[in-house]
Amino acid sequence: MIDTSTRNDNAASDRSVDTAKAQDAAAPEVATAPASAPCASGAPGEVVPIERMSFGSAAVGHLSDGKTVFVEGAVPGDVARVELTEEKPRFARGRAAEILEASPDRVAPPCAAGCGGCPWAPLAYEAQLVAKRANVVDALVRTAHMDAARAEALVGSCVPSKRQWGYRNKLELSCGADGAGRLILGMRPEGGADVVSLDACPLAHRNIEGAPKALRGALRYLSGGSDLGLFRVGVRGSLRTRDVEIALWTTPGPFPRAAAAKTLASALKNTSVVRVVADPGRARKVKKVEAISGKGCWEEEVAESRLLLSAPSFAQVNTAQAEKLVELVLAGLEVEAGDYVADLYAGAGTFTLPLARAGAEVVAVESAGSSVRDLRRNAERAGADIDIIGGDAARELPELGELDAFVVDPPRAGLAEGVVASIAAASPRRVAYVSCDASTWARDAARFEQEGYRLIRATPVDLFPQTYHVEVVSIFERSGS
Ligand SMILES: C[S@@+](CC[C@H](N)C(=O)[O-])C[C@H]1O[C@@H](n2cnc3c(N)ncnc32)[C@H](O)[C@@H]1O
Repeated sequence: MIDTSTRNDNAASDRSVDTAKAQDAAAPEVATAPASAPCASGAPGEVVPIERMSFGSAAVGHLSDGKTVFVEGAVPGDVARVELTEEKPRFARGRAAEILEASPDRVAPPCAAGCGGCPWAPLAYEAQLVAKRANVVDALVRTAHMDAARAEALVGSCVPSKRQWGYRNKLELSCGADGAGRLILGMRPEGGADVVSLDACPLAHRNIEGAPKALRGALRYLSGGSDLGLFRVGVRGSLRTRDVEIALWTTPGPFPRAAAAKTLASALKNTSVVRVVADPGRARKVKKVEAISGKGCWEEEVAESRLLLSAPSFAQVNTAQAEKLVELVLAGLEVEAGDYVADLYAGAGTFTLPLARAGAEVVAVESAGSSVRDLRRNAERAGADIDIIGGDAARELPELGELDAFVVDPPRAGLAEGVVASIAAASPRRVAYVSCDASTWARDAARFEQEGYRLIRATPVDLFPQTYHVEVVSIFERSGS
């Protein structure tokens, strides 16, 4: 028996609540008698055999009355004593208070910080890959209403990450205070209010994994008890270029720049320290970025492209797996020299530069100012002649004219209303859709099929081992091509 009572109860995410509702709304009534039972020992809760992982941190089973239950702290194959934390008419949520029979796929995670950053860590890696693929198939069936046999045939195996730990090139640390009011750095568990202090994070590359402890000490010394307006610390570390950047996210106001440069000079063998001035509630609304010491930006090498990235710009956090995304996109589009290709939601150029190297004439659209500037600089350094448009993809798209192919890599919300129709109007031969959210991707896949673009392949790629997140590279082909 494994006592899970010390696990963090806040691990449930807002997103998984939404997903739970969505899954439940789409779930058929359970016809078969479930194998769950009230607890014979008289301990509170029910004995629940765990069936699968959800799209969130929780695993899924059924209560004795047939109701779906989302269980924190369990993995498929476990038999758990589940204490309920929430009951709705059609589903319930709970936590595994005790593991009565451990799954053969249960493993001991190397970190017990309870920060919520690696909710799938108790599940063996091979089983994580299987569960991620199953969730992608499930999204096509439930959200795109695709025939289950077709969905099974279209979705490939999940491409594993070579590094199951130590893969992240970036840590985003929230700032909080301990009981004595001193600065702590750590993670805010999804749905949780308080920051869980960390000394190290085993998901991060070894050159930045000890950053929380190292920077906590340095920043406490720097602040000397005064309020620096610091609300977040970003750390990026590349294994390819050896660049390490510390980004101090602060509210507007005075800041001891010279003292910060001195105090942080050797905190992490860093090559750059910057201050990002922003509002904490709207952290994406960046007011300015000030170089405090070093290069003032961070450089990574991805798929043979050198990418300079400013602290507020999006960057893929698992460099080696990002290269698999690029490979799959290029292979799927079958780009030929001279093809006119649009890269929408282009970021700093992860796909843009390889497309240009493959001989395509590329137009890239990106809305974030810092990414647009980075992309222009990266294109110039690469000697690539790329048409870069700073703006909203949905608004710019109708101006692009006819295209041979598209790459779209939107944020989690997926493609805005009308984008799929505008892409279809440009009549590309193929579209590569890179997604970080299987639900919105499946919604958009159905829209593509309605517009005459057939999904021909979907490959889940694991950029985020130990978590429920999965990227999908999918290829759509114009009917009759
Ligand atoms: C998931 S990231 C992908 C970036 C890039 N393709 C890469 O792999 O590095 C999504 C990007 O879309 C940008 N973005 C978000 N909304 C947008 C919009 N409406 N129009 C254009 N770009 C947008 C973000 O700033 C971000 O750079």
